[in-house]
Amino acid sequence: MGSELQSSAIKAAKVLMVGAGGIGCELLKTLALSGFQDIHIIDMDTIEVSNLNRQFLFRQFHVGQSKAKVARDAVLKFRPDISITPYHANVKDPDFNVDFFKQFSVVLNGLDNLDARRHVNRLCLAAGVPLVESGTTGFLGQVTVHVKGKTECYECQPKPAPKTYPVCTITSTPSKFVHCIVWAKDLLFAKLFGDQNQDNDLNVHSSDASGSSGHLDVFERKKDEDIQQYGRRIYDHVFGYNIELALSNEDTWKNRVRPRPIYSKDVLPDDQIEQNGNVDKTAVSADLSSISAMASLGLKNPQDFWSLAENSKVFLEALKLFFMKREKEIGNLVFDKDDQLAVEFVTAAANIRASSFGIPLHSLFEAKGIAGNIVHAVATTNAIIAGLIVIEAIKVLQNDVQNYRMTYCLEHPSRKMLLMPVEPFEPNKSCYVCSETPLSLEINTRRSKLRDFVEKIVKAKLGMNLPLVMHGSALLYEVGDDLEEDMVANYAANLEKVLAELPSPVTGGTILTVEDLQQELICNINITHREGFDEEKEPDGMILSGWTPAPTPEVEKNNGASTDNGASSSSVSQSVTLETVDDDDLEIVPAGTPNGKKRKSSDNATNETGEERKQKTIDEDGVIETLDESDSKKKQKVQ
Ligand SMILES: Nc1ncnc2c1ncn2[C@@H]1O[C@H](COP(=O)(O)OP(=O)(O)OP(=O)(O)O)[C@@H](O)[C@H]1O
Ligand SMILES: [Zn+2]
Repeated sequence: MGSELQSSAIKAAKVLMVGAGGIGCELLKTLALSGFQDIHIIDMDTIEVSNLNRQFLFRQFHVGQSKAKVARDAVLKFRPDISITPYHANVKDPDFNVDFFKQFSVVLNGLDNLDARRHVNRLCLAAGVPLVESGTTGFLGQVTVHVKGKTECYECQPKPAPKTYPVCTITSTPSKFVHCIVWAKDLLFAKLFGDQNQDNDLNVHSSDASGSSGHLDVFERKKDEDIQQYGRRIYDHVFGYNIELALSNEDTWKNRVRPRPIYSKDVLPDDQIEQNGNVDKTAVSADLSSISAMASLGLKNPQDFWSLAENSKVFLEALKLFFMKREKEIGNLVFDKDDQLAVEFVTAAANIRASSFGIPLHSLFEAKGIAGNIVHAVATTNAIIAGLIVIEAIKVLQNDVQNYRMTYCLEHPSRKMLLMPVEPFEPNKSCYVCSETPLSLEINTRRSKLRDFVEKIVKAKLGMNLPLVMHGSALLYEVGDDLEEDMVANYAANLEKVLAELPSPVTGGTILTVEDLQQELICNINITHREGFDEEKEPDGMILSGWTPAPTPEVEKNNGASTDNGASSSSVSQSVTLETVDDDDLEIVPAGTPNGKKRKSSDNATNETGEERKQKTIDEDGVIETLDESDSKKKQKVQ
């Protein structure tokens, strides 16, 4: 039990929790039981069945209701005397502005994505409110403290982009099951059921073989085409014809195993067509999630390995069910790991492709994990992390700077410790978020449009939500509800212009200022004109750099980057490992010290210098992997 001072700090505190999921439920309970009396919760989600195994404030009958509200009601049952204010909303909504954040003593994050984390970081910096940030992935997790001017901000270290693969590996030369999953999910599924206006690399590799359909898109279902025939046509096209086409390029296969074209008639002779499921066209299905190819084929166990024939049946059946039962959604579907039929289709398609390329097949359960980027959540890790968040929050409330700790929860930690506390770093002086360091951008100013710059740099890389772009005093782009019509038209026209042809031309040597009014973040970008970019390695056609140190080859090597993830699009993401999850292994490199001395662990930590900063990589769930540049050879494999 803490001192009186501590309990009065707790009682006086007004706390904002962002996220009421796995960590959030634990956190709210622990805050309430620790004596916190004024808690606000933002969560944009409603409760799903899959949350119930670990988000213990929720019950079956809550499914579909707001997480923030149900969490509040559940905790008020055992702590009716405290005040809990729920917001069923996105933390990025403009209502949650700097003034809103200013009312809180501390902000506690229990989020699951980088985008929202970065946004909250910026608002906390702008409002001058301390942030305790957290993340878990399976047995791993961490809690970090971010106090403006005292510790690094959440963005002082670069964050990796989600893992990407070279396009040609996915479209032509898969060598791992994950490549087949990416193909099935991001290309085939997107092509058949998603937005037709989106670029899709399948087009490039799918010129129509038959010639009979003229210039008709080969993936389109022809008018009155029988659904069975359509399914088989798609099957033969992607697993048969496209593979034959790829095989005709001899050079590709000089040093690779040649794939085998697969045609549906070879796997499923015609007489099996009728056995391929039995869809009752007239049945009214109230619940879309119950539409399942597995169910109609009598396949029960998601952990079973299906044969090529079974995968082929699931493929055809799932495709048929989409067209017969979910036709309205076709054209708008985005792969979702909680969409049973989508997972079945993607599993089957990935397995057929894997079979063609001699890659071992996987069960639906495994495929779903890979497709949804799922590491199964561990409730205990969430509970440990929530406890640590509260411990750090209490220190923050007491301004106990000396004792702030970043704490890492490791599965098989070195020296038999479960938790590894380390002293927080000082702010990175060249962080564009918490300092005023300008960034640099190499871009073809005569080819790239303002739209490319806004989408790929300002929104995607800098994470701005409501951006404004200025060249000197000339406003080139702005968003907002209160703009005059002619301004909106002007900005829309600017978006389509190449940089060098804007009303205030942007060329090599220009300094652009970008600002987010909601995040109160402003930064300058020095523009350098560059003619050519490598399409494979620099697909964005622009390279942003500035606040991250360039990677040393040794760091890259020792970070355990898999060899196939080099397709990052900027020096920012190239300077960190994209992700080190290689199928199922996760390599963790614990903090070491120069000369073998233990450094950042809290018991004998010394002050951090700029050169000694650790390289860290952080995945979407916020789990940080650490690596000392100076001692990158110590590593530990965590299974
Ligand atoms: N921008 C945001 N605004 C508000 N809440 C958010 C935002 N982004 C994420 N969240 C919330 O953060 C929580 C994260 O919880 P968690 O990691 O347990 O994910 P989950 O969606 O509940 O579970 P899972 O992804 O494992 O199915 C979710 O409840 C989600 O709604
Ligand atoms: Zn920073």
